[in-house]
Formats: sequence, C-alpha cells, structure tokens
Amino acid sequence: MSTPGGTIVQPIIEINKLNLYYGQFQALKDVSIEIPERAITAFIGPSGCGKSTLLRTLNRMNDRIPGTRIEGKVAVGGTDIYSGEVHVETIRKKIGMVFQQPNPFPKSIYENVAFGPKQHGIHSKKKLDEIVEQSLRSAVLWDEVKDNLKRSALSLSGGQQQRLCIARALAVEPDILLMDEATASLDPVSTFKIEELAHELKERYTIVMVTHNMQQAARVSQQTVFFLDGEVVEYSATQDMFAEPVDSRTQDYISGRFG
Ligand SMILES: Nc1ncnc2c1ncn2[C@@H]1O[C@H](COP(=O)(O)OP(=O)(O)OP(=O)(O)O)[C@@H](O)[C@H]1O
Repeated sequence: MSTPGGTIVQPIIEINKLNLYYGQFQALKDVSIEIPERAITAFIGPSGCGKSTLLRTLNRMNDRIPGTRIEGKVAVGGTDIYSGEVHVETIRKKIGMVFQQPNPFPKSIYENVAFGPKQHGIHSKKKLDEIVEQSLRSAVLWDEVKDNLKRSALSLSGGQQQRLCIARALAVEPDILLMDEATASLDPVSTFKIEELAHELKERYTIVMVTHNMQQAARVSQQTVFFLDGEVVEYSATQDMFAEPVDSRTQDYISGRFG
C-alpha cells in the first residue's frame, strides 16, 4: 500500500470483507481496509457509524459482548486473529488499548505499569524497575512521577492518568496501540500532550485512533478512514482526504455539514 509521499509501506493489519452483527443489528458492513505499520490511522465519522466497533474488533474486545457475530477476516501481521489457533491473550499482548476515560487501577503508579509484565511472568525487581522506567519515559510521564512512584495513580490529573494508561499498555511491548477517543475527556493542554506523544510513538508502534475531532485526525494521522452507517465510505492518506475527498459524503462530513 502507498502512503503520503508515495512511500510503499507494509500493512500490519488487513481487514477483508468484515461484517459484524450485534444480534440482528449489523454494525459493520463489508469493511475492507489495510492499516500501515508505524503510522497513525484515524477512524472518523458521525456517532454510531461503527468506529469503536471496528477498533474493538482488532483486539477481539467484541468477543466479550454476548450476541456478537463476525464474518470476514482480520489479519494482524499475516495471522487471522479469528482463526481458532490464536489465543486472545496473545492478541491483547500485541495490541494494547487506551480508552476515552483514563482507567488506571486503584494502585500505585509503579504497580499500574508493572501489572502487565507481572501477568506475563516477569518477577525480577530489577527487570520490572527497568520496564516501569522505560514505559513511563515512552509515555512522557517519567519526569513528572519519578520521585514518587508509590503515589496512587488516582491522585494524578486526568491527562497524567491517560499517559499512565499509555505507559501501562506499552509495558507489555505491544506492536499496535488502539486509542478509542483517548483525548475526549481531556483539556486542550493534555490533549496536545497526548497528540505529541502519539506522534513520537508512531516511530515505534502502529497506532489506530478513533476520534470525533476532525482537526485531530488531520493534525496527527497519516491515514484516515471515514465511516457512515457501518460502511467505509472512503479511506486514504489523510492529507489527500482533507484536501480532496473523493466522495461527496466525505466532503460534507469534513466540511461540517453533518455529524
Ligand atoms: N454492545 C452493543 N450491542 C448492540 N448494539 C451496539 C453495541 N455496541 C454498539 N452498538 C451499536 O452499533 C453501532 C455502532 O456503534 P459504535 O459504538 O461502534 O459507533 P461509533 O462510531 O464508535 O460511535 P460513537 O462515536 O458515538 O462512539 C451503533 O448503532 C450502536 O448503537
């Protein structure tokens, strides 16, 4: 697949003819897209169009919702994640997720970040210390918290809590980070910090973000996917979509005529 500037990059996620049903209701319709490695892909579209549903499909979070049925294929790194051979835990280790509301555990900053590695069998204090520091540095939170890692995560500001949740996700060394409106509950300064962070992280990780904020999609993403009623209307390099959308419905949405 090609990206802005015409560079050919490898898609890390390939979604092919995906249909998803909640009971009788079809929330995703024949979705086929590719997501490039080490870049930010933004999902945009009006409320209820299926953005979060597709995001959750990428790490099988929809499995938890009773009555959900899926058809089609989602391949991550060439492996069909819905084939019986793949364990959900393996997928969630490779694909971390950050939600709209920061949701740190009611534990210390240190324990929040060390939790995932411990679950995966790392118990050496030295190794855990390294992971905690590295993850907090990657999430650009280290300098703010390094003097008191025992402090409760819940005592941090909303923006710090969200960066802690990103550090927690990074601690298990994922390849992909899913962000479901990760800045929607934050003030503009915290939002800017998370956007800057995403910009840095894309050098090492693939990021897929759902956002209601078109300016944010235009600012930070390299690829944008526009959804309407469970269908992908259009997807392309972000600069192309915002400069010259192909479909009139995309034009109407990005120019604020509906949504
Ligand atoms: N657990 C569920 N059970 C039944 N229907 C659901 C469920 N979750 C979502 N839906 C429906 O699926 C459709 C897509 O929802 P989804 O949350 O993916 O949209 P969205 O584009 O992310 O919306 P928003 O921007 O408001 O978060 C909506 O019609 C929604 O009501």
